[in-house]
Amino acid sequence: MENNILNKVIVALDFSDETKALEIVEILKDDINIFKIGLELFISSGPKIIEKIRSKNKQVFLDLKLHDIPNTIKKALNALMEYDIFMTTIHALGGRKMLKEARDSIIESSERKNKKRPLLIAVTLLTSLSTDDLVEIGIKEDLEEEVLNLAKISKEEGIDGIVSSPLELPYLKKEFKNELLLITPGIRNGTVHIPGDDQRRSSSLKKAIYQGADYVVIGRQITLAEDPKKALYYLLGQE
Ligand SMILES: O=C(O)c1cc(=O)[nH]c(=O)n1[C@@H]1O[C@H](COP(=O)(O)O)[C@@H](O)[C@H]1O
Repeated sequence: MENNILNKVIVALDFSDETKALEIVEILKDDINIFKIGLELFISSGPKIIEKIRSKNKQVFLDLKLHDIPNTIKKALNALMEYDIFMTTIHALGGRKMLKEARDSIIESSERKNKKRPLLIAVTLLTSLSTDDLVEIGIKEDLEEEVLNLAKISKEEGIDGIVSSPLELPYLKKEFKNELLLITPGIRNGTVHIPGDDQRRSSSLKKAIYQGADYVVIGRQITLAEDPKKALYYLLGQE
């Protein structure tokens, strides 16, 4: 059971110091298979960090959350196919045409380069946004409706999966069954103090798994802990 859950855990290496990031990979390498490189680490270390993590026989989720006009996204994803990554992200709010270009670009380049393509994942509404934040930026739709709508457009355009908060899992699972991979960050248990915590729509690891997450992304609850392995196993044991 524990192993089944561990296979679904992605650890976010949100550091500007690559030594620190690689230290976490080393500590957790027997437990975790996928590590996430986000904007902070990618901008600080550059693409070479991908191979450094892959050389430890680990898979990379390159989370750049691309959001731009369709042509720019197409070219960026074509360039991204140079890297050997397991999964990458774009924003669903970029709209249908952008999602389509993203998907077409990644498939075309993988065929042209005869190379396995990464899973293409669309972020719906960031887990740091509360209902009030969403209303302020003009998303007046019911949050549930909005996430479902973004997920539906993503699926129609052939996107492999979506990122949402764990709170949205029950209705996403009901609607999409196994047709979309469901990925949820925003995992919290309150044991590690996170200064100025910015997550607003969160839940525990087990709850997210029971409610149908295919993958969960966990960062600071583990990476800021004095003993990251202990923190991971604590999360695994908690309801
Ligand atoms: O795409 C993501 O991974 C993502 C989407 C989202 O809506 N919210 C979110 O927190 N994330 C990422 O998930 C990780 C969460 O980190 P912690 O809040 O430290 O657990 C960060 O690396 C975020 O960039």
